Amino acid sequence: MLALPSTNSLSPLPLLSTRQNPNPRQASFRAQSPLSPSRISASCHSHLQTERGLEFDTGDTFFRHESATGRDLAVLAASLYKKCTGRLRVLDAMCGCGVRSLRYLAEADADFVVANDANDDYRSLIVGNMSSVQEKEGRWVVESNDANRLMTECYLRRDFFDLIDVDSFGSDSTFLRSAFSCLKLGGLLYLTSTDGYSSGGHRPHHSLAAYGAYVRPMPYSNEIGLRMLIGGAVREASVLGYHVTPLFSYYSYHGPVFRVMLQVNRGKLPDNRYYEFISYCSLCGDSLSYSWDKLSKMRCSCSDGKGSSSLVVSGPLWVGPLHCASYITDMLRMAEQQEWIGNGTGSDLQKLLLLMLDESDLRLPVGYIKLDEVASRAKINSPPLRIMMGALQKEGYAVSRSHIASNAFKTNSSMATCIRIAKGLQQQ
Ligand SMILES: C[S@@+](CC[C@H](N)C(=O)[O-])C[C@H]1O[C@@H](n2cnc3c(N)ncnc32)[C@H](O)[C@@H]1O
Repeated sequence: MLALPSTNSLSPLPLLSTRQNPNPRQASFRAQSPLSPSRISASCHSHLQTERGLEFDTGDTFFRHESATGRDLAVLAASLYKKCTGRLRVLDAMCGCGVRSLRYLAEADADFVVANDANDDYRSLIVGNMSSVQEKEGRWVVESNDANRLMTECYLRRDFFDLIDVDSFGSDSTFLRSAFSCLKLGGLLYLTSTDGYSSGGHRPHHSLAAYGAYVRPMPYSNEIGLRMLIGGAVREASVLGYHVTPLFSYYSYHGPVFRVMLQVNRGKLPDNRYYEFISYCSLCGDSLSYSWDKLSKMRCSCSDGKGSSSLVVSGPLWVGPLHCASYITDMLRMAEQQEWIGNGTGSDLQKLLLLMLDESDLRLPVGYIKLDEVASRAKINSPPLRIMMGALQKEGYAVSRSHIASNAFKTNSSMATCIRIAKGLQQQ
């Protein structure tokens, strides 16, 4: 079940301490977004789309049909939140054509939605799309503002939200501080990043600046991308005296796109072990996580204490669970209630949620192992994934597929064990 926000859940997450004067003149706004309004072209063509039975026009806005799954997941999480708390005020900070706003209103039964996009030319298109939900008239408003400015202004007039959706191009990091400032305690923050270069370890100084993590190339870099996104939010939240809990994390190769739904609460991170460094040993293929105080002792056991030159290290990153198992279970139930799954066809959404549930096994460590890596280290052909996983399970190891890579699995066994098992399967 969704962890119900505490009794003071209606209290806001203050950006400034009470002793500070929230003077608008002191508030600093980001001068230019990566796509400032002046650089975005006007919307003038009609492109009708349908998603989950809702019709809307995407005009010339940036719209990806492939992001429908990310929107489904967000609507399910929002519906659950509404069911548990009885309220749902949403700020769709970068709404494009407004499809998410529309869906939060129509499918998650939001009480109120602010649909914002910096491009003023999209306004009439968004209004047209939102107007299709007749009975919800008066429960939404369209804004054409820079997201940081809007969220800071909301904070200043004490206008707080249960869910803030930040669907930015590139990195989300410049919007985090202002998003936290106008989110209710216990509220949800849905973050998106398309920063594949950083998660791939191709620009560690950029990832350090944007997410506070020095990220290097690792075999499971797409999972690192999710952990980097959560880690960045952990860091920013802790500056303000809050912590985040991932409810689900979703990687999609269309983009690629990294999405995380975080629940934000007051206080320190309950478990410091979840914000650490990750090492990958190119010699033996094993990964480990290290706390800050163990950094000087970092070395892989395979190197016989000869040093750490075979280690690639990234961090600090979120090394805790990517999903909350009970939340995913409730999302599955909610999807059944919405009749999106459960008609016996085994929809992609159902498969994804079930995979996420498997990945939530707390025994599973960071990262995934690609079958190709096992095969190349063992100098054999790749064994079938299902057989390999079954063999690991038989030996008592935790194992699951990864929703991120179809030819990979997550396990708490060592690479050496995987190689031994794969070789054994080859001989059968
Ligand atoms: C990835 S698209 C949003 C897509 C939309 N959420 C969807 O699901 O279809 C990003 C949007 O952010 C808008 N944008 C870019 N910078 C912005 C800013 N600083 N403030 C508000 N909107 C911004 C762009 O105009 C663009 O429509």
